Amino acid sequence: MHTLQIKLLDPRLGRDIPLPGYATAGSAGMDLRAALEAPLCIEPGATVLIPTGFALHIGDPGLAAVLLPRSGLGHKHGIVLGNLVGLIDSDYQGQLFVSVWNRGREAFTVEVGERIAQMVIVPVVQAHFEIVDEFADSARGSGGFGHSGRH
Ligand SMILES: O=c1ccn([C@H]2C[C@H](O)[C@@H](COP(=O)(O)OP(=O)(O)OP(=O)(O)O)O2)c(=O)[nH]1
Repeated sequence: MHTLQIKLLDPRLGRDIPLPGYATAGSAGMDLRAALEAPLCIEPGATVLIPTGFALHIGDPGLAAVLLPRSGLGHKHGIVLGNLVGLIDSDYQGQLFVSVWNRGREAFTVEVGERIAQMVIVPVVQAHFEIVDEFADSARGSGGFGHSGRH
């Protein structure tokens, strides 16, 4: 279990609006809640930026956070993320925002404190490029997009 530093920017966090956390011991994602002043109606096709009320500094370049939709909201109501997936860099220190897109056909109202997305902490490997003329192992070759015989 890693410890990450957060700053509470909205005084309601940890009181009226629970802090992000894992719903069960086996949950991969922490639910993120909407730190809205009032319920917000998202019209079909619209995208809104919703504050979470806290800033996160991951710090360790070997980690990142990925924001994903909640399955139920996405499947039943068409509420997904405007950027499809949010990526939080380890050196980001600002407030976390969730871009929420109503891809459904009906308006959807986000309530104050509602769980709108989930955040997964993931390991990251950084790489740099070495420019070569030939790859050391050229066994597979450059065929792609269906060249392995399965379409
Ligand atoms: O759903 C998201 C995605 C990103 N971020 C924050 C954290 C991330 O580290 C920063 C920059 O995100 P990204 O690199 O994806 O944005 P960009 O469009 O490439 O812009 P820039 O890096 O120039 O800010 O914005 C969020 O709060 N929510």
